[in-house]
Amino acid sequence: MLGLGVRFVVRKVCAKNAALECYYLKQFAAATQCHPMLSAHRAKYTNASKYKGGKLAGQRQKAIESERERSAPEDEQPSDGGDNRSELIEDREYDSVASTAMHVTKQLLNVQHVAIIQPYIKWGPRKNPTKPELLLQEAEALVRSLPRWNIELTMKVPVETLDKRQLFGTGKLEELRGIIQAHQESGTPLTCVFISKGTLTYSQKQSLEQAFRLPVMDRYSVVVQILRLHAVSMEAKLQVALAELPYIWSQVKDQEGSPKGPAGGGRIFLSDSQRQMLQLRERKLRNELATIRSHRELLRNRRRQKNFPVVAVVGYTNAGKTSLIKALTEEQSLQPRDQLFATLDVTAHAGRLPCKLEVLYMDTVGFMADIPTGLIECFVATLEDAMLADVIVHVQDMAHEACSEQRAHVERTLGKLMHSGERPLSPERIINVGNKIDLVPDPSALAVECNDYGRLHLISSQTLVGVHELLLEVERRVLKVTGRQRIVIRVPMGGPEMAWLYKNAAVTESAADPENAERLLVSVVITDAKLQQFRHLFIRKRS
Ligand SMILES: Nc1nc2c(ncn2[C@@H]2O[C@H](COP(=O)(O)OP(=O)(O)OP(=O)(O)O)[C@@H](O)[C@H]2O)c(=O)[nH]1
Ligand SMILES: [Mg+2]
Repeated sequence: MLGLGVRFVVRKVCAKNAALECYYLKQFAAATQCHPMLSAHRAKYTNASKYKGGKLAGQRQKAIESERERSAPEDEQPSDGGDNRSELIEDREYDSVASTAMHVTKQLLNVQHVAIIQPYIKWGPRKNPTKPELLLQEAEALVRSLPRWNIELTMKVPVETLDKRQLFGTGKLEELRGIIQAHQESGTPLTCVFISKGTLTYSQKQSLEQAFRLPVMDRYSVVVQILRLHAVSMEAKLQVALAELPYIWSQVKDQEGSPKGPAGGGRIFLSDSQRQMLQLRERKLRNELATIRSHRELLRNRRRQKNFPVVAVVGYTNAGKTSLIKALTEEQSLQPRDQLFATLDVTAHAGRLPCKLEVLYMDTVGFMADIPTGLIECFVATLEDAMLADVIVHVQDMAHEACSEQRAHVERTLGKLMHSGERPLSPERIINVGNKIDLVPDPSALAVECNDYGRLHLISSQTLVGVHELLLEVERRVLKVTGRQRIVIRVPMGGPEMAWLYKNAAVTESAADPENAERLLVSVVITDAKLQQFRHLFIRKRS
């Protein structure tokens, strides 16, 4: 600390009679890079329990613990509970309607043998910008996210448009039927066909099911199945339940508009009481979610009062958001999984910046293109917290072929979310991170790209390459955005000042003052407001 003091500290007398002297650190970024403590292993800073603070360790630890008590994990989670909520999740009458309309099932671990058909528009203005191979890869990744679903057959099928009443022309449908039938006779019998299109209309689905003699699912229903599997908290479960309703209603509407009328075989027939049940269910789900969200709002306010800087980690699904938070915080309980939509709850994880300032990292739900708005809308609310964060880390999977399309999709969605939110998306709040560089054959060939939101920080959350540098960048941005500064304050030994600083600022370092044996030199990270308060409480009193 003192080494740092010699080179970078600009001494500034804070009061006329200067019983206390404040040393403001200039050129913070330079200091951060040069400080010997900061160049030590990152682990030291991200796990408070490992810190041993010398003389004042006890005092410091006490302050941290009292802060921890106030920020216990349950504080961050909306309280689950209530029989009403469980009844909404376990509703047999609803389940039978949902399984007819979507072929989703409560038996999430049932084995399925799936044929994936990826339709794509080959020509014309509506041609899909993403290559059909990549679309198919994403469809395969969706199926692989369900533990006992096996891919038996995959096909890419060019179509003129995705909106025709019959998705495939008669000849093509006949050809596909032949392939599926041949497979049924020779290979492992298929149990369902996944058409990788956002939503199939009722009549598209109907004609495909008749041709293939198998249940047909679209992206919406496969994603619902994944979300059901990964929803852990009550909030996420209720959100998934709400996300299912627009799909069921759209199928019912399509069915009513269908020229054959509602009498055909395999139709979703909704009795009046079932319709009422769906309407009532929607109202109840919205009410319960509103209650949970108002609780979340309360927690958010409490967090603001506590003055923890918040860093939200966002990005395309499977980009490595959870892995990055694990690398930054060393929180072992975090479980990254090679599955799409593995994280469905916005959760907060405490970490420490190199300057010892405690921050909260928010893990968020991943983004995905070609997911119907109705499905993702419900989850957008969970991103509210993330959008209010001080700093937003956008994680990108550099090893993914469609990396730039994924980045563009996330940036577009973020832009929209920010537009409707309380806080503008200024470039200084965004840090772009290129993850998984250990999987890139020649990482040095990756140009350090710049876009509207600045430089791309290349890292691997797995091998930890670049993670320490990223942590320094997070620190720089957090201090800038939240108006914090690093200063050194001289305080009397054993006085109330020290305890106050531990409680109200992040104490980085403390050591005996070589010029005065009765005083300590304390390095802190502090907000302007808290510094004023400190002056008011201690300096004026003494002068
Ligand atoms: N090789 C390698 N694999 C990584 C890296 N980062 C993450 N992964 C793997 O990528 C997969 C997805 O990681 P997660 O951290 O769960 O990704 P996520 O963005 O949180 O995913 P969702 O929550 O599903 O949106 C896991 O299998 C991780 O082990 C990395 O830097 N290198
Ligand atoms: Mg995750």
